[in-house]
Amino acid sequence: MAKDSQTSFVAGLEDVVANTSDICYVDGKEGRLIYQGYDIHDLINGKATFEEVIYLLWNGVLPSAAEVAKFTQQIATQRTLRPEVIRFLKGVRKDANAMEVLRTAVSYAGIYDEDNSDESFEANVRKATRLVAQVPTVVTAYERIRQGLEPVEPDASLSMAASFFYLLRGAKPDEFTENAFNIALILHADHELNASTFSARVTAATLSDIYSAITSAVGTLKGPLHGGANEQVMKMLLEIGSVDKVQSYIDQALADRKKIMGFGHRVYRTEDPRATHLRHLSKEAGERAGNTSWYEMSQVIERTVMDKKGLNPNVDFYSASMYYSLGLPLHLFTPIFACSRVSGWTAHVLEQYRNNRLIRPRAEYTGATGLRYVPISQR
Ligand SMILES: CC(=O)SCCNC(=O)CCNC(=O)[C@H](O)C(C)(C)COP(=O)(O)OP(=O)(O)OC[C@H]1O[C@@H](n2cnc3c(N)ncnc32)[C@H](O)[C@@H]1OP(=O)(O)O
Ligand SMILES: O=C([O-])CC(=O)C(=O)O
Repeated sequence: MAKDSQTSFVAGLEDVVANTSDICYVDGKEGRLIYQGYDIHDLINGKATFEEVIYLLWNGVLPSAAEVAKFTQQIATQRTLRPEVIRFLKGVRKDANAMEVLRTAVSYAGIYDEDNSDESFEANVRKATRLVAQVPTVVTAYERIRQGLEPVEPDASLSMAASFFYLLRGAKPDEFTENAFNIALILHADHELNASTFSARVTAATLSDIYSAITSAVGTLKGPLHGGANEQVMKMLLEIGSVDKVQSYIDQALADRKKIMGFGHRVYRTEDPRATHLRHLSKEAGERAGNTSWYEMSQVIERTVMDKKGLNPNVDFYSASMYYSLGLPLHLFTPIFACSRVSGWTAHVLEQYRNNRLIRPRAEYTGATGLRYVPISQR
């Protein structure tokens, strides 16, 4: 068959440049992560809020004090879910996968969004604001409904980090928890053309609506090779159970050619810069909870996987033990990732709409050629 494609196939699109973007730069060689020109270490050491980072991702500049105050309020006042979405959450089976519920709730919320039929850029910014505001409300409301509790009425005076715990538990978190969670939200906010962001951009590039794009992204984040890895990491820690069992567990898993969740990365060839912060937070959260065993096991796993495979931990490794030490249930780990990444997804979707071209790559055909149809009676 004649080849009409100029380029050759690259498995998993590794290192293929699929679009330009101003939002995020991942330096895989040096292990640096840059949001709109700002190194994440600088944002965290400078004590940025997650709201400030969302503003930065969407607008390309850091907000002034007045701008961030206004933006924070715009998000905070959009947290309440529409009654249709609450009814959906109350009606869905109580043992559903939290990511599947989130995926369907995002899709459902889009149908009822007051700007549903308005595809102007301004309307898309309003929809993006509702998405970043309401994804955490969906996650926490479903968790409470599952437990037989009523969802908590949002409190617009709280930061996004504090609000998550308030909506989940009906009580404000302590200062350490709020700060640690704020950092985790910043660290997970964006990561260039990771699989879920790529999904969102592909959907947006057909000029489909922003809710469809974010629904695609949630479905993509769920997989254990992507955002779903953080839940798998905690399952592994619980299965291993104690530090003395780590070595034999990892040896056996590698002998069985199993992947160790939370290790390896398509782009980083060095330490994932997010893991540096999450490692510290995991230790501190463990100390505060009076149980550092998850952190200690994680340390031994890290050394063993480095020795045996030369692989570094990624963002999903230490976030698992950190969240667990903050008392968060493991089935919420990946939805929590979505609560942060929805900021990056929406930034990319808005960027795609600003300068759109359909995303449609080619496949290298490896199937049969020249076959003749055989009537069914002769097969
Ligand atoms: C937010 C995020 O998405 S971060 C990533 C979260 N995912 C995980 O933590 C899951 C575990 N990690 C992985 O599966 C991979 O490292 C990925 C998916 C992150 C990257 O995948 P790829 O770039 O396609 O690398 P690939 O899977 O081809 O691995 C290359 C080699 O390293 C090995 N390898 C990669 N990651 C791991 C791992 N976690 N454990 C053991 N071996 C691994 C592979 O087995 C392969 O070895 P081989 O060449 O001997 O067959
Ligand atoms: O960039 C990737 O491929 C995966 C990742 O680390 C992320 O999405 O945060």
